Amino acid sequence: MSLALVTMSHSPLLKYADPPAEVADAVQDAFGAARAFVQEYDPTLVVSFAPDHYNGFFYDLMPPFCIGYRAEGVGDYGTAEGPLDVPAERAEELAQWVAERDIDVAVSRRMQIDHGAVQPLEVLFGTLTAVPTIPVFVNGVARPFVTMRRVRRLGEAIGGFLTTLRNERVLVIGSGGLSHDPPVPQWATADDTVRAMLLDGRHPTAAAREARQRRVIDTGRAFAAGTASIKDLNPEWDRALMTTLASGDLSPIDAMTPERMAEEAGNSSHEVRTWVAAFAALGAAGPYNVTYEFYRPIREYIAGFGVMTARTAP
Ligand SMILES: O=C(O)/C=C/c1cccc(O)c1O
Ligand SMILES: [Fe+2]
Repeated sequence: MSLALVTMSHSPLLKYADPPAEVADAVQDAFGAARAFVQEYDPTLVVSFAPDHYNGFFYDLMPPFCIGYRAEGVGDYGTAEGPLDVPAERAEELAQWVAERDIDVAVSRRMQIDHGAVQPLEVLFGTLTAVPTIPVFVNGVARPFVTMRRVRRLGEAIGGFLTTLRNERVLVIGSGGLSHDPPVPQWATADDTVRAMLLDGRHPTAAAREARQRRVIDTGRAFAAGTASIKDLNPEWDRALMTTLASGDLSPIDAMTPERMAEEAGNSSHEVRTWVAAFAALGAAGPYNVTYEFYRPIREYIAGFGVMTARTAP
């Protein structure tokens, strides 16, 4: 049983920033390469590992992982709103399988997903319903963070389940990262108003959403101009991680700690957990080959921007 993988950075600023044309074109070319890979593979099922940015998951109940039995996009940053086509019975079987492998996952029959999960689906398929999709939330912004070993083991467990689906062509997606430090609020440094949003900010008013997004858009502009106070991108860190993921031996990733990740690659570098889970899932089907790699540090998008595609080796 073979599997295929696409991992990609996301950025809500894709539609709101104006990098040099050569940079924007290079990103669109990378998306085109990933799209061509997916079209050729023609998946019948997608498992999408993605973080959330306090649009669907809040501190009133923040799990490290959650499998969605139903899900809908919230429409932040102009991304698609509305339901995914989630094969609920498959998702339930997956959650049971993972639980039996000693990984504790939350489940949701009403998952709300934001640009982190929606953007790759839009880039690869154009819509949220083109291919049945099981969304898997992997916390990448809200402390505390489980160990990277745990993330790898989640991916391995999910990949083990996927290898049993003889009649499916499964694509796993990992969305997020790489090094980046956008102004996503944190509990420790938030004031009371922001803490109220972090606690339970579901269904914000249009004005509240606009204010949040404006802050990120303005930070992206300042970052590109060299005047923002956020942590810089770290291309060496990004490239080293991509090399490890491509190697097929993910064990060095177990040693990564949240503290060092934040220090070296910014507070949202924890989103690379989705890439680790996706590669671990792919590896559960046996050795794999990376078929495409793209990387650029892009300040206008506040992202060490990477795209990788890979497939189980023939
Ligand atoms: O506004 C947010 O919540 C997130 C912004 C952001 C910016 C750049 C890269 C990312 O991965 C983000 O989630
Ligand atoms: Fe993000």
